[in-house]
Amino acid sequence: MNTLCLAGGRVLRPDCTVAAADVVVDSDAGRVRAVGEGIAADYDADETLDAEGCLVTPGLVNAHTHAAMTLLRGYADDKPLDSWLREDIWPAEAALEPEDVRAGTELGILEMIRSGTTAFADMYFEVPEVVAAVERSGVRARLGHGVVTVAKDDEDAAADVEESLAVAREFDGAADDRVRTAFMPHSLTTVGEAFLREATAEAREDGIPLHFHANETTDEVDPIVEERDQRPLAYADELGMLTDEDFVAHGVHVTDDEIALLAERGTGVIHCPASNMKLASGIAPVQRMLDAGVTVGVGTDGAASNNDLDLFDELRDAAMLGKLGAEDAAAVPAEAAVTAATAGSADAVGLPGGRIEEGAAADFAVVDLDAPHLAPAHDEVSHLAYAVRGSDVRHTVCDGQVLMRDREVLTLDEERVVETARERAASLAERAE
Ligand SMILES: CSC[C@H]1O[C@@H](n2cnc3c(O)ncnc32)[C@H](O)[C@@H]1O
Ligand SMILES: [Zn+2]
Repeated sequence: MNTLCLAGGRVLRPDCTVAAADVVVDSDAGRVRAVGEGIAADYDADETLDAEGCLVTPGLVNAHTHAAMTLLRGYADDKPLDSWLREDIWPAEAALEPEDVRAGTELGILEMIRSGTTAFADMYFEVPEVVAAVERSGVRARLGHGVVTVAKDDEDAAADVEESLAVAREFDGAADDRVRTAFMPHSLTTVGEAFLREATAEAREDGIPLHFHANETTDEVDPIVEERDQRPLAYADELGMLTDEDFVAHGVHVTDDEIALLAERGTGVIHCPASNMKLASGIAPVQRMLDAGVTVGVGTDGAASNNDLDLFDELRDAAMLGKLGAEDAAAVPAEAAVTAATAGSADAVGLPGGRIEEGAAADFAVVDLDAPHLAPAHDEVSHLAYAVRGSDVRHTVCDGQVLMRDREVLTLDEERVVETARERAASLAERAE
């Protein structure tokens, strides 16, 4: 058995307390063997990570993104969702080639590893390229092909739906089981009712979960209500799209009845505060969802609407915006934001991780607290929510493997990834003109 030890640090426990402890990992199994003060000496570790002066946290889980959109970072800003997608993003994405998705995804994963994210949920195109990037980089992911049927003829629309189901079947369990999949219709307004109904039934037969954008803007919600005299999530429920395996992105404009429905069905909601602010979509009622018992995770959404993939940034936004939205400084406190970005996200997307305890997945971010903006450290959980930046992460571990050691990413060639992404982004922009 190969043993990895994270020695000399303080550890964030599942109950959000912090204690001095070493973490001993069975790196072959990718599991935590033991957590305890001074236990490193009891194990003859093959590899040790110095965590002195550091806080060992569960690896963060970016529960909703489009990683390859790093290529479109800064491509189009300062517009609301609908015109941003229609006028800028979708025309650019129409020119995407598989190599672009590979390059953009590797850049996204590099950024995530550097900022302590060990798992992500991704909805995009050219999924085999995304799988290959996950395989090479060592992170975990729930992946899917995003379906849009509007403005397509029936044959093309059916092919898009079939691709999403086929990809979900083919790649589940890839990369030593670090890849899980889902059927991913883009949203309730961009995929037609018959397609949603039939494909959801097919997905259920094969035990494939669903992930889709829901209740993001009033422009998306209002037409559904007008056409159907029904709230969007009631419509989704009628189509069988809300189970405890499924998770929706955004949930900004949700009524109390919709929140109760999400809680009853066990469907996760992924809060994307930066994207919601940048596109002026609105403020999700996060504290009300938590109060109702909804599993809430945190996501960056794509880098074109954020504009980074730093989940520490995001969890701070979640805490801040949660207070503003509730007009209550006690709403979305530090513990709630940190839990949402770790255990909440992992549970919502159905990936292991999010907790440091014996037997849990060995996914960690080791945060160096020795920086001026982190002094003094009265309360480490407060720091995680309000003061830590992604660049404070010193080591990143996923599935018992060290992905970044002393700020050097070991699984990706950083220079090559950044250079390739720059080249692909430039040529994509030219092709999209
Ligand atoms: C069909 S693959 C995913 C699709 O989603 C687009 N997208 C990016 N950000 C958002 C968002 O905030 N709401 C809805 N859709 C979004 C992305 O550009 C892809 O086309
Ligand atoms: Zn999205």
